[in-house]
This record gives sequence, C-alpha cells and structure tokens, in this order.
Amino acid sequence: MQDFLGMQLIYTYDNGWEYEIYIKNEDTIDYRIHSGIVGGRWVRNQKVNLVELTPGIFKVAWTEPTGTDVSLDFMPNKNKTHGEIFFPKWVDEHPKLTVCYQNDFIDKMHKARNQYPTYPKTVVSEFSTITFQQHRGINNENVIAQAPYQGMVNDIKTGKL
Ligand SMILES: C=Cc1ccc(O)cc1
Repeated sequence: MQDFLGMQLIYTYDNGWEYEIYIKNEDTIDYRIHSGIVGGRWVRNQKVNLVELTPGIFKVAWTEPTGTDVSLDFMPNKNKTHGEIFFPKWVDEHPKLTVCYQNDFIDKMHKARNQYPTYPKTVVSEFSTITFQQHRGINNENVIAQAPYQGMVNDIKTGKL
C-alpha cells in the first residue's frame, strides 16, 4: 500500500479517453481528464475508498457531487487499470456542464444533479493502459495544481511540468 500512496498515474482507456490521477493519501485523490467526453474537467481532494485487494492491486471507489459513481482497479505492475464509471443520465446528456475545476462549482453540480434526470444511468466499463507513473510523495499539493491543457501530458512525461 505504501508504494501506491503518493503515485501520479496517466492512463489511456481502450476507448481513447486519457486520464491522470494522483493518489494523494489513503482516502483522497486529485484527478485531471485530458480527453474524452468530459476532457478538461479536474478535481482536487475527492474523498475515496481505497483498498489493496491483493498485493500490488488496488481498488479506488467514490461517489461524486455530480452523482457519478466510479470504481477503478489499478494494477501498476502490469501497467493496466480497469474502470467502471456510472454516469447519471444528466451527465451523459450535458457532459460539458461538468467540465470545470469542480472544487469551485460544487453548488452548481448539486443543483444540476437535482434538476436533471438520473436514470437510466450509462455504465462505462473499460480497461486502460498506464503510460506514465511516478512517486510524488503523500499530500503533495503541486502534482495536480492547474487545469489540463493541450500538450500537458507531454510536458509531464518529459519532466517540463
Ligand atoms: C469520473 C471520474 C473519473 C476519474 C478517473 C477515472 O479513471 C475515471 C473516471
């Protein structure tokens, strides 16, 4: 578990969506979405349930202010993850409403999830390939500290960021 805490990972789902996550501590993540239907969205200090299922394999699961539920399995030693994402109907219909630095728009997310329909949900079930991983220490506020931009992943991978 100590190896996983503090990790920054960038991974591309088989459907092409590119995500970045920072495992900030034993119950907190930050993440950034680099591409996909909600590309541009980023979130800090999301509370999660994090468990080590078996040595080297981790599950991270949470429910978001949007009503979206997420359960991710990380296999860092195999450069693989698997994600189950349960989108309420409104996020599927209005994905761009969620594209923001969510921490500044929690009230807007709560209003939208009450105002728009939840059901039927859309479940996205995808494997991904981890293309980058590095240890950044626990509770490092500098890992995910700005909005995603075109070319950011390259800047991270080449050490410019
Ligand atoms: C909806 C959030 C979300 C964050 C990370 C990830 O891999 C999938 C979904």
